[in-house]
Amino acid sequence: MSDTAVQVRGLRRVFGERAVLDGLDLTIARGEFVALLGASGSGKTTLLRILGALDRSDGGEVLVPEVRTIVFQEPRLVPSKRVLANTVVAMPRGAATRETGLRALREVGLGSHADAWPGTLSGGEAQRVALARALVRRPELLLLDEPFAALDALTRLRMQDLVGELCRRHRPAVLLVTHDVDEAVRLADRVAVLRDGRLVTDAPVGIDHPRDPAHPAFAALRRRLLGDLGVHQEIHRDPASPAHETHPSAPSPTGATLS
Ligand SMILES: Nc1ncnc2c1ncn2[C@@H]1O[C@H](COP(=O)(O)OP(=O)(O)OP(=O)(O)O)[C@@H](O)[C@H]1O
Repeated sequence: MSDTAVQVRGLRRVFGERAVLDGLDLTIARGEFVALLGASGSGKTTLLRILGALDRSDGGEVLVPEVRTIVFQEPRLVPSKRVLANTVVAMPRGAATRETGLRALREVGLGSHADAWPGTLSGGEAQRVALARALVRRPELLLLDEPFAALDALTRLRMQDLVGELCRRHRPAVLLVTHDVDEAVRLADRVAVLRDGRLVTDAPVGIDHPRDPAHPAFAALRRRLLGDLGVHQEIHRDPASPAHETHPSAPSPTGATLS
């Protein structure tokens, strides 16, 4: 069996006159967690959608495993199905048992919500159901498109911990699209930056978990990534003096965020 989960070579995607992806190369090993940063409109979601077979390419080569699942920014639950039924909704008939769904719900801390309706869940709970629905199929590739972006700061940190823990346990290959530099460095084995249709950075993180944003290696990688993203101003991170913030876009509570 190959060690490679995803192999992309020379990928092109053109909208109108603009080649949003233009000769992009990306390899993700089995079990590897890659975070993808890039300015708004740089093509991150386009790449993710192509890997998830939700969009086509206009050239190049894309090799992905068969079992791949996606978590979007919004949970996209079926309102007329209870939580348990939502969790197993995409599974093959025979595999969609109550026990399989319950196990996945317990993993995301929602074992007691199996019979609840989606409309009664908080945003964080609904997103955890979406995560359970994605993981229950035991994907070889998990595609995460800004899955924490709509959550409040505390819920976001908890979700990041949960996703990190579950991915380390189940070891799917992961591509996480995010605007949050700290989120990328906290979670990923490698962080890539997309600019002008290609990956201009592919940086291994190499810091033990749990990762402390105050760790010098964390701070150094944050600086490098912000530089690669074209953000050159120093960020003052002292929460007691927000007036010192000089970053052009406000950082998220978990770190520096691009807009
Ligand atoms: N179906 C489409 N038709 C035309 N243009 C599109 C289509 N999908 C995406 N685009 C354009 O491609 C560019 C890249 O979009 P994409 O959503 O991939 O960027 P992104 O990096 O994910 O942005 P953001 O961080 O703001 O979500 C944008 O300019 C977008 O308008």
